[in-house]
Amino acid sequence: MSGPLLKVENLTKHYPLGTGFLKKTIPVIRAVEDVSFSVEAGETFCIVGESGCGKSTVARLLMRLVAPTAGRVLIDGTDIAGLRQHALRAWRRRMQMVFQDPYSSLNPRLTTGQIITEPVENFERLSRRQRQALAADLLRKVGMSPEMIHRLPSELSGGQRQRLGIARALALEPSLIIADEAVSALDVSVQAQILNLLMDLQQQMGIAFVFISHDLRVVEHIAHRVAVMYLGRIVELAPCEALFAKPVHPYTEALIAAAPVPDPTRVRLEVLVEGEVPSPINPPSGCAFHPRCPLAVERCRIEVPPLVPMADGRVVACHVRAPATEIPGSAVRSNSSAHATLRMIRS
Ligand SMILES: Nc1ncnc2c1ncn2[C@@H]1O[C@H](COP(=O)(O)OP(=O)(O)OP(=O)(O)O)[C@@H](O)[C@H]1O
Repeated sequence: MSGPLLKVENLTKHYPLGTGFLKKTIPVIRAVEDVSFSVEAGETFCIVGESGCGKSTVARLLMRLVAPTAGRVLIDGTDIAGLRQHALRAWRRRMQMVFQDPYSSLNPRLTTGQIITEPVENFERLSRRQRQALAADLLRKVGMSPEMIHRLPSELSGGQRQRLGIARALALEPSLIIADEAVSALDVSVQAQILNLLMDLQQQMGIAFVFISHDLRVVEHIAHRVAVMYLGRIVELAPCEALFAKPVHPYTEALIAAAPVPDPTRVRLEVLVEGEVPSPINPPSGCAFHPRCPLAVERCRIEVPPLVPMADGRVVACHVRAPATEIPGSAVRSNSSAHATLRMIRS
């Protein structure tokens, strides 16, 4: 198979505010704006950003739980919007989701065995023996005892419930798992166990992950590539090591510099970068980060910066750090003085 497993092209989602009765224009929430990326088979692609930047909306668009305002999602080169019933069902087998809260996403009245085999039984009839064998096998795969097959979700710990959610996602042998804040609700030590489990499963089964998280330490641990989102747009997309070693976008730099050192006291990103995220209903003109950016120049207030490819394989949307064209007559700061400015602002 050539080409990426998943390709996202110019994906956009605007949520209308109200019905707009007797009004000419309806205000919209610009949740996702012109997002493009691709994911290779067996890759872990992470999306990171502050609360409200559009990460979960991207996940919902990928799963086709909401329809895009514009843009396309292609699996193995096929646009999922054009799929008819039968093909859509086949595609659904290939892409599964693991949710943040394993408790609310599991039916409390079903046993672990029933929860795990339910997705398969939507596609084919299983005998009692097949059902038990499948459930036991999947429980083992996620490090749980097959004896738990008759337990209810309420009889499991948070970590076990998340393992159960993963077992359920694995049941259809997907090529891609979308994990939306899949470890955020867990204790740090349980988080590490679940992340290691996901990486082991990836190695064994070649599964690709789109992993959505606000937690940079988690992302640094598991990602092959990382997309940083700000107010609905990707502002930097880079190989994981390069991103953490040398962030280019001022927003990425601020997030990484402010990320907490390993510590059980988890700190949310939104308190770490100066100022509030502006409203997605009426976002700032030009680069949406400019009101919080110490490096902003006049052009940032006027033009939306395009994603510009850099020599090391990353793309960055910043008029100052990655100008698409020279800024005429402007005093573009060197990287080192720009870094110094960010540090001063944070201290
Ligand atoms: N169904 C909806 N209707 C209207 N607005 C929505 C809807 N879903 C999301 N939004 C808005 O879209 C924006 C992006 O939300 P989204 O949940 O995708 O962000 P997020 O980065 O996942 O945030 P968090 O980390 O807090 O979950 C937010 O302003 C949110 O209020």
